[in-house]
Order: sequence, then C-alpha cells, then structure tokens
Amino acid sequence: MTAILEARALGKRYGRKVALSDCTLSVPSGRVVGLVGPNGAGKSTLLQLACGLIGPTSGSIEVLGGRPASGPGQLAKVGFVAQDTPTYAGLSIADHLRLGARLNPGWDAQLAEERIRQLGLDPAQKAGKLSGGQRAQVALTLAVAKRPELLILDEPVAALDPLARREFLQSLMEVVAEHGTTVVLSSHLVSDLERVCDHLISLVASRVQLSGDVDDLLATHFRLTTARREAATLPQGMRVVLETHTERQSTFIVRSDKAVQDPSWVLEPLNLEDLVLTYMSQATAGSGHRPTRENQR
Ligand SMILES: Nc1ncnc2c1ncn2[C@@H]1O[C@H](COP(=O)(O)OP(=O)(O)OP(=O)(O)O)[C@@H](O)[C@H]1O
Repeated sequence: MTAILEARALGKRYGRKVALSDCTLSVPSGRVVGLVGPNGAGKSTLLQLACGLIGPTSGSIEVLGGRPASGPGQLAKVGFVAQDTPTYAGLSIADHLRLGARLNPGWDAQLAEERIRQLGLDPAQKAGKLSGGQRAQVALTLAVAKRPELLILDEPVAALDPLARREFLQSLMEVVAEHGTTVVLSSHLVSDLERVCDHLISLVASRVQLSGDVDDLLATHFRLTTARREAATLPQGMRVVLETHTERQSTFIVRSDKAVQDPSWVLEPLNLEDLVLTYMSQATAGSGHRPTRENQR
C-alpha cells in the first residue's frame, strides 16, 4: 500500500518551543485517519506541515510523493480546512464557489453546487451570516470540490452541536465513499473518530505515541487483570503500556501480538477511547502511573 504521507524524524520549533519532535510516520492511502492528543500536543503543527503552511525545522515530510506546497500540482492534490473554518465574511456562498473555481484547476462546480443545495443553504447568503456549523460545511465543500487526493481537516467539528457534527461526519463519509479521498482529521471527540476513522495517530507532548490501523491496534491491546503481580513476571513479548495496582490486584494495559491465554487472568478488549486515554495518561507526566516498559524476560 502506498504511503500518502511520510514523515521522517520530523520536527518543528518556534524559537525554543518544541511543537513537534522526532515524528516518524507513514500513513497509507485510502484511510480516514484520526489525529488525537491533548491541547498543545502538536496536532495543528503536524497538519500545517503536511499541507505546507509551515516548513520543518528538522527531518522531512512528503505528501503524495512530493514536498508539501512545492508547486501548483502539489497544491491541487491537497485540500485543507483550518481549525477556525475560515471564510470571507463579506462574500456570499456563490462568491466562494466562484473563487474556488478560479483558484483550483480541478474544480468540480457541479459537486460544489449540489452539496450547497443538499445542505439547504442559500448561495446568495453572506458567509458572515452563517452559523458555525454552516460555515464548516461551506469550508468542507470548498475543500472537497477541488477534488483533492488528500483532505486535511483540523478539528472540523469542534464548534458544532451533536446533530451538526453527525451530519458533517456523514457528509464527509459520503465524500470518502464516492471519491476514495484519504482524510486526516484531528479531534478531541474520540466517539466521533470511532465512527469514521480506520487509522489512528496519537500525539502527546509533541511526540507520536501510537499510530496504526484501528483494527490492528484494537486487536493487539488488552486490559489484563490478575492477582497482584509485578509487570516483570508477565510473559515475554508482552509490552506493558500502563499498570495500576491495589493491594490484591494488578491491572495492566498490554500490547501483545500473540494470543494471551491464562485461565487465572481476566482479559478484556479495549475500545478506541480506552486506547487513546491509556496512551495519553501513560505519557502525561505525574499521572502516578508507571511508564511503559517492554518485558525483557
Ligand atoms: N506560531 C507559534 N508560535 C509559537 N508557538 C507555537 C506556535 N504555534 C504553536 N505553538 C506551540 O506549539 C505547541 C503545539 O501547538 P499545536 O497548535 O500544534 O497543538 P495542538 O495539538 O493542535 O493543540 P490544540 O488541541 O489545543 O489545538 C504548543 O505548545 C503551542 O503553544
């Protein structure tokens, strides 16, 4: 499977502030990728590097085999909707579509007009008079109608109510199904990501903690509960991501490629939210949890 986004030791600093550090990633094409992480983790930085709005301080990033924003051909292949879903307040929706047509060689006017009609929006309406959800839909329409191979969305649903969120994600999935677009979207709302994403990247404190296809990640992570024991006594090859202990009982979140079988253990699968929160709390300093370790026995 070809990688649509390839980052090698990618880093970004703002003065002394490290926004992204040693990020090595490979995102396969045709996926809907969820980018998660706490505030300030570096999500917007990674997305802005991917669409070429900013350049790296170290390492490299390639998108669709080229340097981001390195020329008109490269720009045409990537659609980007920034966190604040920017539109021109004084321009109407129709003006925005005309602008899109002038700026993008592959513009699909029919797709754009059809989406606006389906959304029940009046093309004559000024963008400044739209609700946050409607503005997000217009911004998505502009990004989609340029027919990109990769669509990058920075917290596209943050300002939307639950119904608008569902409608937005539904229309996003229709675009993906119809055009086979690869999507990378960041969000704090893991339940939304659970519905739409098949690939996950978790960033914490400017570093990638976890990345992979969701099905593979869920198939290899478990919650393991046993009578109290030390992590070092677990079988070889079992990576302890997080451990907590009471006087009598130990609970481990483990990563293991092999089947885990012991009748004295209670083994439970994780859902996506468990997985995301586990890696976030594992990486958060002062969480009281012990750090990740690989069982060496
Ligand atoms: N232009 C900038 N100048 C200085 N520091 C910056 C700049 N942009 C981002 N940073 C810093 O880089 C770090 C990563 O920021 P970034 O916006 O990528 O995080 P994020 O994961 O998108 O956060 P959030 O979830 O809050 O949107 C933060 O500590 C932020 O303060």
